Formats: sequence, C-alpha cells, structure tokens
Amino acid sequence: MDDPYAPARDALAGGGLGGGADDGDAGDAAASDPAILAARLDDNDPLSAFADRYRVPDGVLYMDGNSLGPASDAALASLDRVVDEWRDLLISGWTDADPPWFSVGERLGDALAPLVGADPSEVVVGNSITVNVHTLVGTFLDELLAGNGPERAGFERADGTWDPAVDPAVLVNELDFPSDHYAVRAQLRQRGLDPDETLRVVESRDGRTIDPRDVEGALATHDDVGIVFMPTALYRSGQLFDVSRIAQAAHEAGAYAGFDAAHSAGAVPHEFREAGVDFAVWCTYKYLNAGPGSIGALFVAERHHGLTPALAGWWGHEKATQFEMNTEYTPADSAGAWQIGTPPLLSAAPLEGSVELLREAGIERLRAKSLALTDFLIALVDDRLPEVGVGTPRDHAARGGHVALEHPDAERLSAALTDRGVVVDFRPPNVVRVCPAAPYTSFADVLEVVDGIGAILDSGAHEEYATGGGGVT
Ligand SMILES: Cc1ncc(COP(=O)(O)O)c(C=O)c1O
Ligand SMILES: Nc1c(O)cccc1C(=O)C[C@H](N)C(=O)O
Repeated sequence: MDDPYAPARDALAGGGLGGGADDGDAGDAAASDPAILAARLDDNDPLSAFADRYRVPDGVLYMDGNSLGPASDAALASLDRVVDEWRDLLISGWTDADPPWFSVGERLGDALAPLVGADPSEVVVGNSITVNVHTLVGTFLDELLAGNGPERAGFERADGTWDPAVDPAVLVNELDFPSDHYAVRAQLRQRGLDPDETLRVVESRDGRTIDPRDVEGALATHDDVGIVFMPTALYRSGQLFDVSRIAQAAHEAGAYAGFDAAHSAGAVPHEFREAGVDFAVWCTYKYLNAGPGSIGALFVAERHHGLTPALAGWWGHEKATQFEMNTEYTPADSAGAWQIGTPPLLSAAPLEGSVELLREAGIERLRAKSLALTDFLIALVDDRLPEVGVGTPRDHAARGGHVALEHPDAERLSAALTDRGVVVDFRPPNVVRVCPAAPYTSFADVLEVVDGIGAILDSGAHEEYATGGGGVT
C-alpha cells in the first residue's frame, strides 16, 4: 500500500466515522467501524514494532510525550554506558571514553541536525531552552545595538542595516510559553530597554492560534522590530507555524528570525537552513525522549558563526585552544560557541540512544504516522464526543504532534483520565492535551483514549476530582 495511513485521513475527510457493523451495509461497515479501522491501520503500520522499544508501563496509555517523552531501551543503554564510563574512567572519560565526552555537545548536535534541516556545524546541544533564549536573543540584540542586522531593502537605516539609535523591539505572541517572554524581557532590561515598550506581542484572534497575517501586519506597522521570535508550534493548541513564511517576513522587514521548536523537534521535520532561520532553540525531553530535564539544543545559522554569545562561557571557546585557559575568549567557529559551561553528561547521554531510534524510524515516516494518529483522534472526537471541542487546526500544515481537546471541565477530566492510566495533561483554562506520539502509540490506543473520555463524561466520574490543584504536569 502506498500510504499505509490513508484510511485514517479518509475517516476525517469523509465526514466522520460510522457507528460500526450495525450501521448501513456490511461492506462499508468494516471501513467505518473504528475498531476494525484501528486494527487495519495498526496491521499496516510500518512503525508498529518501535513501540516495543519504549518502556511505557503496562496498563498505561501515555499521551503526554509532548511534555516528557518516555524512556526507551536505546536511551537507557546510552545512559548506562556513560555511567559505566564515569565509574571506570573517571576524569579520563573526557578524552578516553568512546566517544569522548569532550565533544558531546557537537556530536549530539550532528545527530540532531538532520531533524531540523541544518548543517552539523549549525546545531549543538547545551544548556536549557530558557538559557538558550537568553543567550541567543541577547546575542542578536547586541548585534542590532551595534548597528548590524538583516538588510531591509529600501529602508533608510545607517549602512542600510540597523540604525543603532533605534531601540530594537522583539516580536513575540500572546500564546507563547511564558518562560520565553520572561527571558526576552530580561534580555531587553539588561540592555537598558523597557520591555513594556520593546516587547511587541501579536494577539490571537481566537485565543487558540496566531494568524501569520497578524505577524506580517505587526512588521508592517512597527519598523522597530529587530527580532521576530516565534514558536514552531504552540504549546497549548498545538498550532504549527509556517517557519519559512515567518522567516521571510522577518527578513523583509530587516529583522532576525528566531524560533522555539520545543513542540515540534523530533515530531515534525524542519528545514531551518533552507528557510533562512537565524537561530532556534528546543528541548530534548519532549518528542526527543531523552529524559526529564535533559540537555537543551540550539541552531545558529552558519552566517552568524563567529559572533560573541551574550552568555559566553569556556565550553563555547574555540575547542583547539580551550584548555590553554586563556582569559581572552575566542568563540568556536560554529553553533558550539553558544555552549556555556561543562555539559551535563548524564543529562545528555540518553539522547544518543533516543535520537538513534528516531533516525531509524525516519522523521518523515514519523510525521506521516503522527498526522494519521491525530486525524483518527479528531475524527473519533467529532463522532463520539459531541461535548468536546477540538482546538487544534485541522489543516495538516498547521497541526503539530498533539491535539488540544476543549471542555469546560478540562482540569477534572484530565485528572480523571490520568487516574485511570490515560496520561494526558491540562493547560488552563479549558484544554486537555492529548499526544498520540508516533513512535510508541497505536491506533487502537487512540480509540481506547477516546472511549475512556466518553466513559468518564457519560458517568460524570470527573466530577469527583478537585480543581485548582496547580500541580506539576
Ligand atoms: C515552548 C517552550 N519553551 C520553553 C519551555 C521551557 O523550557 P526549559 O524549562 O527547558 O527551559 C517549554 C517547556 O517547559 C516550552 O514548552
Ligand atoms: N519542563 C517541564 C517541567 O520541568 C515540568 C513539567 C512540565 C514541563 C514542561 O515541559 C511543560 C511543557 N513545556 C508544556 O508544554 O507545557
């Protein structure tokens, strides 16, 4: 079969799933009965065998891999190897481990580069998302304040680039993950800029998504935007952004284009280099399945290599001379320069195994399966849960890896589901995020999740749970 997942797409495109064998004629029943359809999709799924290589506990339907991915045999093996190296090699592990710890940032950056469409020199692992937002937004603010920036054709700025007399603004959106705003505001403040003036926030029309025309409109209205910093996918609704369109609009306005790819890296293929992205940040604990608090990752376009990072540190020094301990900083001529201090080896080690599994599965195949899983989920919700809304765009090009289910009692519904082994999370005010991640989720799992939601809502079981828990999920 050319497209093993076509039936899932057809279920959605065809206006919904039928009620099963009792419905209509027997020939169509097989195609429209969700249980039969799920079994067929699972039988045809070329990635189905990968599920056995992840450690999801028995009895758990894990739908929260967009927050914390599960362990895999491969990730645990690469972690175990580094623990053994620490025990056996001690300090010599930096040079004598196989491969040496010293280059872990660059080596894992090389492994991630194909997932985001980058040259290996453009990606490195290090720090965390929030720290990387600080150092990268800070770096490009410094460039603007020094009078550098993408040229804006026909625009009167000193040297045709940035007028250092203009306070550079950073364009973000109101649905961003809050940590990014905190970090950008801090970087503006540290340069004597008032964030209330220079953090420009694109508003959402519907409270769920950001219309790319509003990003373009903000750039047309305000000529002081020096950095456009957007997510590749929104953490709550899962809307996927058109990276290439936003990067182009930023550059046409004379602004740098930066992205937070936390909610797409490892689930959606990217082409950062081709799209002209200037910089990007993401984490490795979500779709990259490298474990809680695992090391962050970043992309800096080759044309910017050689800049001095805002948060410079010895691990970003030119590698050949790093151990000469010169107090004068020479940045590495790669994205490696944005590393700061010693990499946390034990928080990086699982990534080696986990990314190898994704490479084996193939990012394009993972994306095809992910879209089919979310198509199937949305079709089932439409068909079986009339009181639940879908807050995620239905258009494939605008849909990331999870689905935002909207319900007025979302918090209690989320708690009831998790209590029953269907692990989801709640994001205020009314969203249950459901992430059927492609490497380890079956179509039968998706059907079970939807049936689980239906059973809870029908029985009112969620009403026994408290709200306002403010828990960590
Ligand atoms: C989009 C986004 N940005 C930033 C963060 C914060 O990342 P970190 O805590 O790794 O700095 C998260 C998740 O926590 C996120 O989802
Ligand atoms: N980073 C997290 C954490 O340390 C604890 C609990 C959750 C998280 C998350 O990643 C939340 C996530 N960024 C989100 O999309 O909401």
